[in-house]
Amino acid sequence: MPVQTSESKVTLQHPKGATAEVLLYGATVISWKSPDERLFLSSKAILDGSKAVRGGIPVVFPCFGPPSHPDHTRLSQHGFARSTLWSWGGVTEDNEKVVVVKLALEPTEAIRAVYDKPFKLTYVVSLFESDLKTELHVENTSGSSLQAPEPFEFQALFHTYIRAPSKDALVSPLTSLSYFDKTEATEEGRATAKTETRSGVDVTKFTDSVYENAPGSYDVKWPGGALHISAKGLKDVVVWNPQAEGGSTMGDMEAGGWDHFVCVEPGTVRGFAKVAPGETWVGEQTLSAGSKAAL
Ligand SMILES: O=P(O)(O)OC[C@H]1O[C@@H](O)[C@H](O)[C@@H](O)[C@@H]1O
Repeated sequence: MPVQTSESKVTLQHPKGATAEVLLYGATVISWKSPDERLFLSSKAILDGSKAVRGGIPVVFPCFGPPSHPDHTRLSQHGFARSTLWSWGGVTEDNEKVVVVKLALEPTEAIRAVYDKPFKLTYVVSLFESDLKTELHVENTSGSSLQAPEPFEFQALFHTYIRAPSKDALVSPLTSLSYFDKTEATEEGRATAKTETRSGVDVTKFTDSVYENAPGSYDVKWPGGALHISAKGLKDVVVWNPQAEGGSTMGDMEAGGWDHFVCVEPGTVRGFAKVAPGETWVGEQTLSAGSKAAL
């Protein structure tokens, strides 16, 4: 069976051996094997739907970090998409090349209590022999039925925890890009753009950097391993690793977990994306473990 579903999880199996697991909670991809595990999932991650998952690929929508948009004031950090149960949308493709599944999220009562924008989210996960593609579709459903047409603004990001030794991993190419360093101690420091001068960005110290207008094609390399990430519709990228400084304060992070991942997070998070009534915005990332991930 290429796709198996349970009450809480969807498991995809590619005919050539790759697998992926997606929780309905948060539409969180928690495992991708091609052929080895490529994502980091904390052994202390909570998977019962009571807290956003520490690892895999949490989906950040409609705000990144603490809310900064007037429409988002009642939301918590990174929004509700990663901490809401999505519904199963079925298998849309299943052949020698790819296995594709779909999940959906429409406003629930709990969401409406904190966010009143008329949206429908669709999450499409495609498992290829050595690639994993995730697509987020944000539809503005206003203008249909009883809701008056109105555009809305949002942020979106794939919070991808790539399994890699953080003491050796380098992310590139980010040279010459402007970035905002969220580890700076002051508000002014965090709001002042820096320019990246490194040809490979390491995460050997606490790192929380938001790169703007990034190229949408990234390599993560370490001795003996590599992964390629390509992004479409997502103009920014965040590089994050809390190291012991931040990681040891997180209840759901295993001890030393920060040694085993680097988060490279394509998103639209500096400013906002806008979607007009009846229109759909799409952001996608493809993780490649095959030939694109040249060592
Ligand atoms: O602990 P959370 O809510 O999953 O967030 C983890 C990190 O996510 C990153 O994307 C942010 O840039 C960091 O500032 C944040 O600490």
